Amino acid sequence: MNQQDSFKQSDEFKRGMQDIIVDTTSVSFVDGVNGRLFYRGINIAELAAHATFEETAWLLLSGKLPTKSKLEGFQWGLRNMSRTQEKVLRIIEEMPQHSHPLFVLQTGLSALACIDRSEEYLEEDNYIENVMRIIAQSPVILSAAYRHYLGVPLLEPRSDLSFVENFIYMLFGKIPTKNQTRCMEIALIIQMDHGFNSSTFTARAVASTLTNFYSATSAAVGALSGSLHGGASELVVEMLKNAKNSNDIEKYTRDLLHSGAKIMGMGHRVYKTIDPRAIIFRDLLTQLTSKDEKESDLKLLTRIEIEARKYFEEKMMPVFANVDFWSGAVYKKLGIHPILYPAIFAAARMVGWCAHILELRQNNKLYRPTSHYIGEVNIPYIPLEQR
Ligand SMILES: CC(=O)SCCNC(=O)CCNC(=O)[C@H](O)C(C)(C)COP(=O)(O)OP(=O)(O)OC[C@H]1O[C@@H](n2cnc3c(N)ncnc32)[C@H](O)[C@@H]1OP(=O)(O)O
Ligand SMILES: O=C([O-])CC(=O)C(=O)O
Repeated sequence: MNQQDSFKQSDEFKRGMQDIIVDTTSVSFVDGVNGRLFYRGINIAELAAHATFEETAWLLLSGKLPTKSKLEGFQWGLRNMSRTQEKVLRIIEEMPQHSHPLFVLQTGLSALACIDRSEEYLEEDNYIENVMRIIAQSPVILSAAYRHYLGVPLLEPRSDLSFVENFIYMLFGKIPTKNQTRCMEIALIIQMDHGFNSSTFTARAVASTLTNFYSATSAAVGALSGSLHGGASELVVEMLKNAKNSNDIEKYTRDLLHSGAKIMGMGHRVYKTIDPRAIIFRDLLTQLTSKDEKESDLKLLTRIEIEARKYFEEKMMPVFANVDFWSGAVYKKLGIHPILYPAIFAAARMVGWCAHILELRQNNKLYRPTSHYIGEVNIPYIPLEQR
């Protein structure tokens, strides 16, 4: 009997780790049945309505909303740590012009790991400093990557702007309006954390070896970049363009589904109802869309969603819009280039990754699952000349 037969007879396993509990967490809770998301117990709808980026980040990192003095200290720390790193900028400038900002971010984080003195990572007291540096440097690297992509000069952050204002300023070279800032702030808040999603699991798995925070977060950025995860929003806008060109949105949607392709921005491992972040993004898009706009993205995406839901209902499949379905259309309204959609996601999720690494550091256990070996054993080595 080979290993495959013995496994078929006796064992069970879950591909893609579906429904497997690998650890505990109190960072965030994804309620997939009722379509709710909580950060440290607070519903994200409340945070999106009232909180700032810095307040929400502190909540996730420390477990509690900050007092006024804690908040001011954190804002000061983030500003202080956002100063551009000449060596990192030089590396970015040497990269091919069309490099994707997410891959540049991975490189930038690795570069920071080399630039910072390695002993500092392992000092207990420096964890929060490490984390602030990573969160502060990410938008700086992403904006530098974007401006390099455009072939325009890179910009330094300004000390008189908030985290979100600075991010927009460094990308576009203009101080944003209050409305633009608040839209971006809400987008960043609602994408900060999401249970044990693939990139967070990656961050925790890598951090569990006790490597530094830069290695764990750069690995997480890699996981986020895939089309089944953070890369979907960019593809939704592509799908929307093709749907528009087809002149029949409903037929386009049906044909896509019948061909076996996936509708980007729909479906979720945990939510078996609409993703609460999709509702917030749709509301933002509604606010940004004029009622007189004829073929608005809001209207077209709604038609795709309705047609796709008809299909999924017929098949009794719980596939609904996820966070990526509406986010791209919101960014498009703000004049943001599609290549930046997953980059914005990464800048937000950096907070969640760091919160999870900090949590794991409190009670670390090496992540090392096992697998069912389905190959053979004891195959003799055949010398090259006899093969
Ligand atoms: C920030 C985020 O990461 S949110 C997710 C972003 N990704 C996307 O939007 C990409 C499109 N969606 C998907 O590919 C999936 O829904 C995922 C990857 C998000 C979830 O994947 P899983 O939990 O592994 O579910 P899986 O892909 O097996 O889907 C279950 C069934 O629903 C179908 N399905 C799921 N999503 C979709 C979709 N968007 N379009 C069409 N069919 C879908 C699958 O084909 C599968 O059908 P089958 O059982 O007949 O084979
Ligand atoms: O939880 C997931 O699997 C994916 C997701 O929505 C996220 O990471 O925000």
